[in-house]
Amino acid sequence: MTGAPAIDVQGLTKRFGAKTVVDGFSIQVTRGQIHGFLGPNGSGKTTTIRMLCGLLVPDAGTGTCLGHDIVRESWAIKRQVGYMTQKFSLYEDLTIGENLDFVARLYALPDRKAQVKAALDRLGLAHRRDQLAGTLSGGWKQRLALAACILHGPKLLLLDEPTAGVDPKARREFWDEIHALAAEGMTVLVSTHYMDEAERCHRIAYLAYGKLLTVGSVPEVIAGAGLHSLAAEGEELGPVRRDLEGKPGVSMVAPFGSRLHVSGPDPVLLAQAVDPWRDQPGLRWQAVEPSLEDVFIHLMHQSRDNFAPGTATGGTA
Ligand SMILES: Nc1ncnc2c1ncn2[C@@H]1O[C@H](COP(=O)(O)OP(=O)(O)OP(=O)(O)O)[C@@H](O)[C@H]1O
Repeated sequence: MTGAPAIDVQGLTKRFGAKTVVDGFSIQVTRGQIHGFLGPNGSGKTTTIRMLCGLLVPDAGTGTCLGHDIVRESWAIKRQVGYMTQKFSLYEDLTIGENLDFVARLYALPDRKAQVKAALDRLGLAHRRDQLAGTLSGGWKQRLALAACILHGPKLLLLDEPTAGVDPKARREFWDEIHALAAEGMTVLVSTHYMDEAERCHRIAYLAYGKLLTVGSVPEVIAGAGLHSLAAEGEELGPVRRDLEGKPGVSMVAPFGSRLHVSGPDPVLLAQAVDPWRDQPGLRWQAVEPSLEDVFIHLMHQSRDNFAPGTATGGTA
């Protein structure tokens, strides 16, 4: 069993009314890996996570999570998964210690007090155990939520945007803890909109409009996109940007401080688009490796918005 993937699903599909919000999703996630889950708002990440842990029944598709059938054995999956939802869902008028004790009772954990203490110590929460959850900052709330998720000793963590709105230091500490858990054998599927977090994952998957567009390690995803990028550096980038946006061969123009990234799938067409600006005084051009963000925006532009009204599967939302 140890060699089997933690998640192995094929063709997962979910419809809400006329709208197909997850469309033929397949993925394998190796045990002990941190797998990032990225995509624009409303692309179906949460819906997929909820199908994986048995909270939603797919309309089509098959597969296993921790070796259990996602439809027939959802009860067995739920006991072995820690699911951190987007919204803080603990009691704000209970203390940290009381919240964890409550969760431990829900799971009917034997040796409850020792388990709560271990979680408090692990997440650095012991000195705050008597503080009301409602008075915690965003970063500490997320730590508490993570403590509650790991209390029952799950094998898989499903984390839905766990660090949204959390400051960079707290995010880094949270991710250090995720890596420590993975090093101990925990599998983690984590959705995020942050590129730096994507780069901390062993592998990433990118979903847009319900369809999985790419999956792999960060270098594999960047290489697989077949995108080429040029960067211009200079003072007067506004006119360059306005001219290049929408030009044939240019899929994306994005300012990064005093640099402008210009990307496209065909290097010849990209060069032709940029040529009129090559010898512009004060502008320096160089070829650069596309960033993960360049690749994601490119993929998003390429994929059809099947959620839009008027498309085959599109609804009215
Ligand atoms: N219970 C539901 N009934 C109807 N539509 C739903 C339901 N749950 C989700 N949706 C729709 O399904 C689509 C996908 O939503 P989902 O929350 O899975 O996306 P997401 O990628 O997690 O988005 P975000 O990054 O904003 O959290 C959205 O258009 C959403 O409005």
